[in-house]
Amino acid sequence: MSTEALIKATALNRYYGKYHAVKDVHLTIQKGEVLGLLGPNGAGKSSTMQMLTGNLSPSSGEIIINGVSLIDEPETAKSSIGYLPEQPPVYRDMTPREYLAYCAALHDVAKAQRKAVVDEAMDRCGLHAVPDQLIGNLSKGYQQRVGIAQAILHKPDVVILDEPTVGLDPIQIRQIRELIRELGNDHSVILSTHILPEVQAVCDRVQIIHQGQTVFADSFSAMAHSERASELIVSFSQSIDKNKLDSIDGVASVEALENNQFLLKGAKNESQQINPADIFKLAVANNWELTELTPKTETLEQIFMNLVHTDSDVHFGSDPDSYPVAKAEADAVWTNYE
Ligand SMILES: Nc1ncnc2c1ncn2[C@@H]1O[C@H](COP(=O)(O)OP(=O)(O)OP(=O)(O)O)[C@@H](O)[C@H]1O
Repeated sequence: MSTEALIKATALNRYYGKYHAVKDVHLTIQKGEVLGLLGPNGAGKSSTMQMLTGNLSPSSGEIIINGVSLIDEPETAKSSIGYLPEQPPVYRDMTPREYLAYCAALHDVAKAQRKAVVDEAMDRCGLHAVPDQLIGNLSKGYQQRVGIAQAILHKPDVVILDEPTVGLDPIQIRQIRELIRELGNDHSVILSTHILPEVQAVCDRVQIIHQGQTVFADSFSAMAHSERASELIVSFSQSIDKNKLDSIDGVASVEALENNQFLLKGAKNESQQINPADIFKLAVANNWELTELTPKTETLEQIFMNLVHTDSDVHFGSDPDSYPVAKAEADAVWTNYE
């Protein structure tokens, strides 16, 4: 099986004047992956996506799409990509059917196939209720669906969606996320967002961008694991000498909790993380009865904050999946939406 990446971007840089907005970003996406590009506003997500889609030229770096250089053969490379920019590129005075037929023509879909292609895209994006209404009269959620339909119309290998749920209400957000998850069955997807639960809900892998740089790129399980190892909770059946815990290799701080329980924080440097075996050894050497040794469970938002060190506008608490909207109610709203 070929493991060649569908997109391989190497050492991407982008300057706006003297401002270095994207700094040495590397990014790959494999077949069948949904990758979340996560970062606060201004992190460089849109600039990165515009470069990946050939809408913005990199100041330096290389982008290979399906084995084709985007710089050398832009037309061929771009044919493998569907793109929904942050502002959906829809014409408000056209209907979804007219607009998508126009997009199909732009994508060089043969005239005889356009109707079938448009019908399929409308069907996949749930536009069957509004095919002949003016786009300008549709809700923002439906307009976003039209934007996504134009991105998948020509059956690209990779669909790139820039902040696809911004400005939508909670029910629309949930529906668009569901649609993106479905797209992941047939396309590789790169999704940019500043909403943490969005990547958790939709993506297999996350790449966190902060101040133009990648600060983390891995699967969620690896992300959780890498940080959990740096904090441990330990408890003893009797009072112990806290200073001895302090002296364990890799321990940056020790916080006394309650009932002889302590929180040990490791140094940020991974090579200096706390080795649980050292705690066992210390307990045995001092004849302390160790009753608990647990990695401290951090939420993904704490992990993100540790990586990005910002009290920025990344949204943590507005996950519509956690809203108490009964499914029947949501379905009713969905049905009656337009
Ligand atoms: N055309 C431009 N000229 C000058 N600066 C720009 C331009 N486009 C973006 N920037 C700056 O580059 C940085 C990265 O912007 P970008 O839009 O890529 O970030 P982002 O992560 O997508 O943020 P947002 O979520 O707000 O769109 C920001 O500081 C932005 O102000």
